[in-house]
Amino acid sequence: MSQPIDITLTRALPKVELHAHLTGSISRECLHQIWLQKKTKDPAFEMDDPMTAIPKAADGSIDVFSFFPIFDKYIYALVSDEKSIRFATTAVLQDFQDDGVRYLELRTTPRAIPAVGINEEDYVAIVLQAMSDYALSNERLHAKLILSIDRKNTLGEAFKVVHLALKYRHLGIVGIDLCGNPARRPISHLQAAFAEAHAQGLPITLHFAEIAQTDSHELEEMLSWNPQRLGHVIHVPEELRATIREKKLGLELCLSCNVLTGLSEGGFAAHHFGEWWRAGVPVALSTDDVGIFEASLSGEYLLAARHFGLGREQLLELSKGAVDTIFGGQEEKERMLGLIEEFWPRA
Ligand SMILES: CNc1ncnc2c1ncn2[C@@H]1O[C@H](COP(=O)(O)O)[C@@H](O)[C@H]1O
Repeated sequence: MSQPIDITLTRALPKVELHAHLTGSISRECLHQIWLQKKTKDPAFEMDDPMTAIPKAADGSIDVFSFFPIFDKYIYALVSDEKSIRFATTAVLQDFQDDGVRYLELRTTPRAIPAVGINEEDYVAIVLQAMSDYALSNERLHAKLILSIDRKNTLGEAFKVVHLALKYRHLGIVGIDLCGNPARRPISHLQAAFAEAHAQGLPITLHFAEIAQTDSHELEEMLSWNPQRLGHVIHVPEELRATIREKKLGLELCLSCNVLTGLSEGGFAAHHFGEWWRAGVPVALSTDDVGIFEASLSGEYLLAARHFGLGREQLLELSKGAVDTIFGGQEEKERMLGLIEEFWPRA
């Protein structure tokens, strides 16, 4: 008898996670522990407990306007020194591993914390060190890093991100991302940094069409930056859908994030996953910010199965299609395909 498609099965399925923001992936429990450590050390420490300070996505209390300030006004102020960045990074890796993720491309925006003498390069080095320490005793999860450029960055800041990615490529940096509040425009000034990444052979992924736009100029421009993958891909005009299909760009689709924030309308059954999946474009189901949305990757696979009628064969196809879009190279692809086949040999 075939195994039912339930959370036990989607958790056990070896998965790749390709769109996970480090800071947004820190669980409330982990943030709470950091908060407790700081509060115990300094009773005058004034921040509110993250358990109450961070709104719950499941209550419908997070939308695209209230989402970004959660980082700028709260989490960055709490995870604000080497110890807490290391602690949080390790906990995030552990959470993904526990959820059955076997290959992870975590992404993060290099940030300076002048109050404790941390610059952008120090930040990247701290995250990479935590990842490398974790790998020493956890062979099941292979984790790589993507560095994000925020829409609000200047061109100089964006170049710094690209140069850091190139400098630390040998330690597992596999690509460059464009993230940040999609309402922030324009982004043309960042083009030269992405051109440099492309010229140096650094794969590019872009947050794409998260919100509806009056014209498609920005989206056309982004497609000209030679991305290999696109994230979210919600409000795409028909003529650009054809380009995405033709180029077979890998799509990082985040069901819970989009539905819970109202970025996409009509609930799970109306999510654009269905359309892209039917079009045969490679899709990597992803969590985006599992700490905030509290929706695990195994849960996303289950949602896709339930709302789009995916059976065993389709889940197998979906998992393998995602593997095809990773930035980490052929060896990692073969390892993942081997794990998936081992888990679910073709009948
Ligand atoms: C709706 N989803 C999203 N769209 C766009 N950008 C997002 C995002 N979710 C997270 N970020 C970006 O990732 C940063 C936090 O992680 P890191 O500090 O980089 O690890 C946020 O500040 C935001 O710029």
